[in-house]
Amino acid sequence: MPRFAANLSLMYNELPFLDRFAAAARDGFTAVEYLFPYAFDAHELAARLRGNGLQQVLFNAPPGGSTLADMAGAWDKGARGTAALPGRQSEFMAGVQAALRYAEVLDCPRIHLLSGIVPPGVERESLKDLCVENLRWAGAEAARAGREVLIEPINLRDMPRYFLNRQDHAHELLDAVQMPSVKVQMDLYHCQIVEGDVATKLRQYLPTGRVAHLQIAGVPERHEPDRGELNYPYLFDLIDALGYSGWIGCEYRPAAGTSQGLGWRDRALAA
Ligand SMILES: O=C(O)C(=O)CO
Repeated sequence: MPRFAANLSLMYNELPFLDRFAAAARDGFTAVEYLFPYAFDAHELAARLRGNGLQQVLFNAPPGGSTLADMAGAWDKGARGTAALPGRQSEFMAGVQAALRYAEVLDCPRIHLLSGIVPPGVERESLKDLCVENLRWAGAEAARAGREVLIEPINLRDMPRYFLNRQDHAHELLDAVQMPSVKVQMDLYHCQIVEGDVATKLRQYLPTGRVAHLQIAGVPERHEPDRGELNYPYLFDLIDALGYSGWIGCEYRPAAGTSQGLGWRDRALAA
């Protein structure tokens, strides 16, 4: 049976952020993920989780910035991570440390590390060694704190020139890093846009034990999973058959109201 986590950055956008916890719980979710906690006090967020019987299963390290205020505002200014970016290592480290402090208070087991936009004139290949070095450092910090850090292939239509786009590239990085605390976040929406053949990719990568989190959305509009070109009921059966027991983050933009669009989930849980 799939375990679905509400993504509070994309879902429940009709409500102020702090009210989305209660809305997700009312709709029957027991777990949440969201992009960034840094604009809020960690204890306030922990109280929202506790008060609504929710667990936090994922959030992102800051996409950039050296102070908490900069980290909180960096995404809206276009920052998309620093794990693979030259000259940004101290910012990367400060971000991982801030994320681990939030993870402690939120009791969150995993953190997504965004790798960044390849600078103009730079070849993607030339950034791999730096990314591996940064992931090894972050993996050691995460392991000390009892957490995992994840990398996620993201499609170039949504994030032009983003460093990491393909599942095989993510697994090549993990081959080089060789640390159990560094894993992959596999978003089937991005995977379909970049690579297709999603069922084959699930069969290839879920048995490796390196995929620590899945995410879903309809393709191409990133609406509910029952809209668009992917056959999610088939994929949910396959994910179950492959023995995946982790969370599936619902990282989609509801087409017409979050609660009204949850029929796909209710059908999946009843199947
Ligand atoms: O855009 C996405 O899919 C993300 O998860 C960004 O963190």
